[in-house]
Formats: sequence, structure tokens, C-alpha cells
Amino acid sequence: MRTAYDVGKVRDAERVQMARLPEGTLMGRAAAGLAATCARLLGRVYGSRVVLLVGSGDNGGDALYAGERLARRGARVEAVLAGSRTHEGGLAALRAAGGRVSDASALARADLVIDGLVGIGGKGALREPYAGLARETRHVRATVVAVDVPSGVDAGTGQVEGEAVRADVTVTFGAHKTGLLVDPGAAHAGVVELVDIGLDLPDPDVVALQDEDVADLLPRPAPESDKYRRGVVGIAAGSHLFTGAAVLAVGGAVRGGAGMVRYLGPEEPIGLVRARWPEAVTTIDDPAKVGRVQAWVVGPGLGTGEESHRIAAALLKSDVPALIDADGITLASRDRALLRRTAPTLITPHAGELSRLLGVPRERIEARRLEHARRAAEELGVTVLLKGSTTLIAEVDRPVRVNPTGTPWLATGGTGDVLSGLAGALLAGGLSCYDAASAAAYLHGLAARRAATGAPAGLPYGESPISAEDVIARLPEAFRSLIP
Ligand SMILES: NC(=O)C1=CN([C@@H]2O[C@H](COP(=O)(O)OP(=O)(O)OC[C@H]3O[C@@H](n4cnc5c(N)ncnc54)[C@H](OP(=O)(O)O)[C@@H]3O)[C@@H](O)[C@H]2O)[C@@H](O)CC1
Ligand SMILES: Nc1ncnc2c1ncn2[C@@H]1O[C@H](COP(=O)(O)OP(=O)(O)O)[C@@H](O)[C@H]1O
Ligand SMILES: [K+]
Repeated sequence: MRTAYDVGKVRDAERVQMARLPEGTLMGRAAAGLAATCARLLGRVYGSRVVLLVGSGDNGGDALYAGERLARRGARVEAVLAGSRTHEGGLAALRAAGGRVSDASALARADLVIDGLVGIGGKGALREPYAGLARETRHVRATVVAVDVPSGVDAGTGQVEGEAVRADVTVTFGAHKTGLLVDPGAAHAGVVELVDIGLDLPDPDVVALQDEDVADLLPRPAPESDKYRRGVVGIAAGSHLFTGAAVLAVGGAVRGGAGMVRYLGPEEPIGLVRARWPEAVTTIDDPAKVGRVQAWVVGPGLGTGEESHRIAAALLKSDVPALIDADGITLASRDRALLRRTAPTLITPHAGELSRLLGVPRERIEARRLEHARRAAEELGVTVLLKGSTTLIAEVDRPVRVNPTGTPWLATGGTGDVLSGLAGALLAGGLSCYDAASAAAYLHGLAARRAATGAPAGLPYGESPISAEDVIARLPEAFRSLIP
């Protein structure tokens, strides 16, 4: 599991260590780790050209001390001083090692640029001349290494207001900062490397599950299993207008390991569901006629009229866990009572749907995903899976989970319906909302990547567009990659 921390916790942990250790120890460790990564990226340090972008704080100090180490190994190191002040010890050390101060024209000559403009002390949009320097790093041929966080990215939220450095590699100290795991920050950070500087940290604020964590969560059939014990999931999705949502959600559930899938909907989608997924047991329109289920999925393509509301309300009264998606979320944004349930509830909005629920503009949610996922979980008292460029899973009093799998190729109609069915199957299999949402997002992302790259079937290179059905088709491989 990868863990990440808000800036306040990192600062507290640093203070404790600084009080214990001789002055400069932590910065020395940070600079040594940073220089080691830079040397590895350069391959041959001797004779290479390294440019340091140096801000007025300790982030600039880290860059200067790393520059000193590289200069001692024969690199030609030039520092561009952007702040009204400069870390004195760092600058003296760089000079003593043969480094020199230069201007922005040095960037064109660089093999490697070290971005030490601002780190966790950054506030708001980058000001000049920092913003201009960050902009120039976009056009350099050099590898760009960010110190602690890419300058211009808010270390706590991943928010980017204005200009920000786009790094190839970010070398972060002591702990991953939450903003490095969440877009748009994550997209600016490139590959993130962690340097241990000996901080003692409490519980994380954000975590990213890895293969082995998800494998531990997945339900597996035992010799005494039968279809009912494995979990029956009910799916209320699709309408005369949106028939595809029904087929895709049922497909996600069938391939997601449900013991049985019960589908509830109108005649037209029922015909299609039966033709594509003969495994599903179908019921026309009447919630009272559906047999017992262990979890409900309510909403994809359901429609938002009165009849849809009646069905959603009847199903959500049940005492089993429920996943509410798509039109179900739109219905809940008009009638919050749908969310007041006795059993656990998981909602799976994209930013537009969450915007309707919270009454916050969509763009604001996209810019501050972490904040709004947390806020929704708190205000609505449900587990929230916020879809989009970084999928987040939030629940009150738990660290936010960031899904590390997935691909932007997933941004195509119908993939959300597949996710609903898949997560519903895991809920029916006995996982909590928090775990079902995390495992479903993980598997969904793995399946999508495999579909887009052709792996592991052996296409040699490249990626291709994918369809929601392709994601369903790759789910078995995604499971097998976790359950050997
Ligand atoms: N503490 C430790 O033990 C260790 C800390 N370490 C390192 O220290 C870093 C934190 O250092 P820090 O606290 O000095 O802040 P830092 O990130 O350099 O930025 C502050 C400066 O930036 C400026 N500035 C801010 N916003 C701006 C904007 N929008 N646009 C333009 N300028 C802006 C601001 O200027 P001012 O507002 O004062 O004018 C201020 O001078 C941390 O990320 C890690 O790299 C490691 O060595 C490990 C041990
Ligand atoms: N830029 C992106 N990068 C990665 N995944 C994305 C991106 N945009 C959307 N997705 C994923 O694609 C799926 C789309 O779901 P959704 O918006 O509900 O589509 P639909 O309603 O058409 O099924 C979600 O799993 C979401 O996380
Ligand atoms: K930086």
C-alpha cells in the first residue's frame, strides 16, 4: 500500500526530527537522495550540464545541496536564483564545489533541470519570475526533476492554479504528499520517488492500494460455496431509451463474480440482457417480485421520471447495501431522502453528478477532487467513489483511497455502467462499500489497461481505443493477475 500525508502532518514530523538531530541533517539526507536519483537519470555525471531553479525557501536549499554533490562529481552546475533571498549555506556549498550562478538562458543547454522553486511551502498560483521559469521548463530537452513536489502544484490537494512544472520525475522526501497522488497534481509529478529521511508519521490521509492489497480483499469461492452464499446482486438499470446500460451493468456483475445476477427493468432491455447474458434472472418492472438479493445496484440508464423514482425509492428502502449510480444519483439530488438508508450506501458519481448532489460547479470539483470527495462523504453520510481522471474513494474517518490503475481511454460511454455492476457484485459478495468500491475501481482500471494495450495477449506496442464491452471481456484477466 502506498501512503500519503497532508502537509501539516509532514511538517509536524519534520519538527520532531529536527529537534532531535543536528542542524541540517534532514536537508542533507534529502539532498543526498535527490542527487542520487539525478545521477542515475544522467547516467554519466561527469561533464553533464545541470541547471538548478532555486526559490527562496528550503526547497531551493535542497536543490543547491544536490547541485553541490553533482558538481563534486564533475557536472557543470548552474543555479538560476528566482527568489528575493537564497538559502545561504546551500549557495556557498554549490560555489565551493565549482557551481555558478546563471540566468534562464542556461535552461537551453541543460541535460537535467532540478526544480527547487517551491515545495510544501508553496501557496496559491506561482508568482513571477517563478511562473515564467516553470513555463520555460516545458520547452527544454532536458529531463526535469521536481524537488519534493512540482512547483505550482498544491502539495496537499493536487490543485494547480496557473503555471506549474511538469516533471519527468519527482523526488519527494519523508512521505508522499497527498497532492502527488491526485490529479491534476499527479499528472504533473511524473514518476514519484520517495527518499526516506527518517520521519515518524502517524496514520495516512490518502492511500493507494497495490495488487497484493486488492488480492486480499477479493472474495473467492470455497468448496462449500453455492450461488446464494457467493452473493446475489440485484441490478435496476436501463430503460426503453437506455437499453445498453442494462446490458453493461449486468455484464460487469456477471464477470465480477456474483453468485447470481437478478435484473429488474422494462421489457425491452430485458430482451437484450437475456440475449447477451443468459446467466441473469430477469423480472419485469415490479420491485416486489424480485427474489432476495445481498446488494442492489440502482441507477445506470434508469431514467429520471416519476416511475424511475418510484422504483428507486422502493429498492433503496431495502435493508441490503446499495450502490447508487448515474440516474439514481440525479434522482437523489432531487430527493435526498433516497440516501437516508438503514443499510450501507455507495454512490459512484462523476464530477457532473457530484456537482448536482452538492450544488458545486463541476469545474470546481474537478480542480479539487480530494476536498469534494471527502465533503460528499461527510455531508451525505455515504461512501463516495468519485470517477474521473483520478478515481477517489472516500468514507468518513477513513483515509481517502486513490485508485492507481486505469487509463484515460476509459473516458468512453458505458464504462461507468460496467463499474457499477462490478462493484455491486463485490458488495453482494460481502465486501464493505469502501472495499467493494476500491477493488472494483482497481480491477476495472486493470481490465481497461489490458484492453487498451492488448497485454498480455502479446501486441508488441501501442494503445488503442476501447469499448465498455472490451473492459468486461478483460475482467477475467484482471482477476487472474491478482488471484494467481
Ligand atoms: N523542514 C524540513 O525539515 C525539511 C524541508 N525540506 C524541504 O523544504 C521544503 C519546504 O521549505 P520551505 O518551508 O522553506 O518552503 P518552500 O517550499 O521552499 O517554499 C517557500 C518559499 O516559496 C515562496 N513561495 C510560496 N508560494 C509561492 C508562489 N505561489 N509563488 C512564488 N513564490 C512562492 C515563499 O516566498 P514568500 O511568500 O516568502 O515571498 C517562500 O520563500 C520542502 O518542500 C522540502 O523540499 C527538506 O529539505 C527536508 C527537510
Ligand atoms: N480522464 C480519465 N482518466 C481515467 N479514467 C477516466 C477518465 N475519465 C473517465 N474515466 C473513467 O471512465 C469511467 C466513465 O464512467 P461514467 O462517466 O459513469 O461513464 P458512463 O456513464 O458513460 O458509463 C469511470 O470509471 C471513470 O473513472
Ligand atoms: K519543487
